[in-house]
Amino acid sequence: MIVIVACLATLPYMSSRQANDTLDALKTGASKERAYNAVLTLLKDAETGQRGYLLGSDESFLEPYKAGVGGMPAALDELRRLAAPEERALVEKVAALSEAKIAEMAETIRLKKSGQAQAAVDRVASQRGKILMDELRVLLGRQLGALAEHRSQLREEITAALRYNIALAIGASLACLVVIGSALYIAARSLRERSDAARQAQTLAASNALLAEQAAVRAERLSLTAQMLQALDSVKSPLELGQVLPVFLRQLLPETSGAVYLYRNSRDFLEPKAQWGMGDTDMDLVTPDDCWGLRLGRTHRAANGHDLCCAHGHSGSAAGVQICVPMISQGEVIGLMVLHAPSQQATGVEPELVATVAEQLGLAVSNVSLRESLRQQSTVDPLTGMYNRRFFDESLKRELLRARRTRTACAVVMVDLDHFKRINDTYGHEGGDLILKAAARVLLERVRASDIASRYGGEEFVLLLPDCSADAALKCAEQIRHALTGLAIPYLGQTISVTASLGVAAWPQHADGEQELLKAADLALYEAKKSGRNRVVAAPARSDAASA
Ligand SMILES: Nc1nc2c(ncn2[C@@H]2O[C@H](COP(=O)(O)OP(=O)(O)OP(=O)(O)O)[C@@H](O)[C@H]2O)c(=O)[nH]1
Repeated sequence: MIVIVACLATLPYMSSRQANDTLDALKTGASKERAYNAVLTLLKDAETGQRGYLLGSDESFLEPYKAGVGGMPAALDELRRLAAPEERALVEKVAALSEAKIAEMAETIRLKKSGQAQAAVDRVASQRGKILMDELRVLLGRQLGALAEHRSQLREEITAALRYNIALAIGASLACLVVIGSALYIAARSLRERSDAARQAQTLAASNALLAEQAAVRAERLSLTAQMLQALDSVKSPLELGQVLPVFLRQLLPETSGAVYLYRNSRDFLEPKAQWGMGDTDMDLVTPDDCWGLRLGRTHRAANGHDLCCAHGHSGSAAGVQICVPMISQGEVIGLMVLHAPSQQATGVEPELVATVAEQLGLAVSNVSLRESLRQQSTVDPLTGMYNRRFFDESLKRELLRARRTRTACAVVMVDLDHFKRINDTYGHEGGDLILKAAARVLLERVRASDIASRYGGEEFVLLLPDCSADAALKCAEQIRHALTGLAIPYLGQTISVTASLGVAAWPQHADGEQELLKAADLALYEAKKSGRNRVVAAPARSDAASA
């Protein structure tokens, strides 16, 4: 583009240089004309002075002659200086003729001055001077004519060149304007495109940053959800939910407080199982009718004081929002998640997030309940609600290890209802079951929370009493025997009563390992049966007894 503009700008300059050359030629031509005219004029002046002197004899008439002759050398030099090489011969001819003319005039003046006036007149009359002058006139006239013609040609040329130059200058200027305009347009468009591209890049960078931020938040939430689900997988009972859930829900739903409620088995109430962000506030039970979320069967959001608010109340600020999300598992509503937040825009109440958390919680909580019921089935005797034999055996191993480690005593009490076959035979299996359940209640009531009371099989029970000496176990067994004896179970208009025989053995007095301990208690029980039933018998001391 710059090259094009430079070329266009050069065109008028080149053209004007041509015009200048023509102008110079014109000037030189004019100088030559002046020089030829000067030679002619000087000769004419000299001739006029010569004639005046010859006619009048007054020396003052010679002034023009002298001036003409005196100016000639300079005029001829000027002609020589201006002459082009091809003109030099002509100039020398003019100079020779001029000098001959001047010499002729000088001769006539000399003759006159020397008193030979007639000779001078005769010499003039001979027309030698006139011939020279005529020749000079013809020569100079021809040259001046040629110069005039050349001058007129040059004038035409220079006029045409000037017109061309003006047109060229205008054209080049217009072309330059077009080129520069185009360049400016292209530059402006490119600048606009670049600034548009920069703006787009900026917008793209901003939206990328936002997406990255959102992705990081999502990843963080996913990781927290995964950690929560992993922790919930290890939760053993619904009770533990209260410890695990707040830890994660506080982070997952950061600007909220809330609680998780689960249906009781009776499904008449929902009990609070976990809460976060509420301090130590005691949570009330919720009835299904109290909650619009449960009644509508979907998430219910209510701006406090404006929308349809639930009767189970809220603990958020007056300007806040309460969200009730039913927790569903396998098509059944198993609980309720209630959230409180300062506003609808608070972090942690995004509908998608709340729905996901409630959905995951529903599944996890239902898994916890399932595991709890499986665990119960595998560890609890369904008739009496006592631990079963397997759970007892595992507990015995664990407690004996602990007793050895802490060097504390550990006792086992075998309980066998007396003549139970007879009870069954008399009152039927149902009557027998009633007695089994009543006996179980007695046992459960008489032992500490840390003790394990289990149904060992049939009408036989076994108690594991950690940190309990043989004497203390004997006392406990005696109280149990007494309480069992006092049982009077009404059944079909009759009253069923029962007695029991109990065998007591303790570590380390009576046995070393768990099997020996059980065997010792069993033998003591056998001894109790053998010696008349309804009594407590302690195992005999080990022959190799070690002290605890
Ligand atoms: N109703 C009922 N009876 C059971 C259950 N398990 C075992 N029994 C009965 O308990 C009785 C146990 O009888 P036995 O082992 O002969 O002992 P006992 O009749 O109690 O006699 P002693 O132990 O010697 O005093 C059997 O009749 C069993 O059928 C149960 O779950 N329910």
